[in-house]
Amino acid sequence: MTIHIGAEPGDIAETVLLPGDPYRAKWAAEHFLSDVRQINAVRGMLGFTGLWRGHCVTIHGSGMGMPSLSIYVNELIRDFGAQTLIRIGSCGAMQPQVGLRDVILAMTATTLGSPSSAIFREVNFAPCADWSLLRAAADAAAAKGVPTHVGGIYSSDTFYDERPDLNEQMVRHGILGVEMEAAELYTLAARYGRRALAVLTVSDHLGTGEALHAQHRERSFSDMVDIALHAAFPG
Ligand SMILES: O=P(O)(O)O[C@H]1O[C@H](CO)[C@@H](O)[C@H]1O
Ligand SMILES: O=c1cc[nH]c(=O)[nH]1
Repeated sequence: MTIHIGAEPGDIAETVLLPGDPYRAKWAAEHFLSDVRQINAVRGMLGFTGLWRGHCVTIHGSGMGMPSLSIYVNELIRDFGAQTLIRIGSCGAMQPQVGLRDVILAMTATTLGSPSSAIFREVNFAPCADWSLLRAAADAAAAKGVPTHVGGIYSSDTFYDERPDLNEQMVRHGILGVEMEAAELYTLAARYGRRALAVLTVSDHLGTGEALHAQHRERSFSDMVDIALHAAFPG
């Protein structure tokens, strides 16, 4: 049991899926896992452990933003031994070829600053995905026929952005989408020698202003969870 995760040793699997939304964790656990048990509810941050095709998997909320994710991922790695961490999140599309409900596999995650920035001092560290997970996720997405884009994303600290010029530079440099956690996830995985990937579903488009209604998201979120599970356990 840690400060933020009320689980016992052994309650958490080596493979952890991390949605920002704790209720997405509940939904994904109920739809994809068998023999599910809730292993955390501290501060309402829900976590569940169960089986997917015989493999033990934990699905745990990370909260919104890198400071929140940093707390859970530090504890999952350092106290519970998580080895493979896959974010399953929503994002805003930044390129015209990326459509609503498309999946983005984040090869890199650019950020202005993360909870880890201070330790890098003047270095602009480049957080990147684990290659084995990225390749397996791309294979799984292709096999399912899900429209998928692989490339760089932007991990922002703000949802309500007062600096539109930043987004303009991201768009100009080919960044596929914006979310709020992957850069810190990738950095922590690198620090502790773990595997990490962000599999994202496009919930809105910054260029067109389109947005999915919450009730319409389930099917596309299913694809994202399925791809993440196949990436963790290929073959
Ligand atoms: O849908 P989730 O996984 O929460 O991800 C995105 O949604 C939240 C903002 O609404 C941020 O956490 C952002 O990264
Ligand atoms: O962080 C996020 C998530 C979804 N859509 C956005 O525009 N930003």
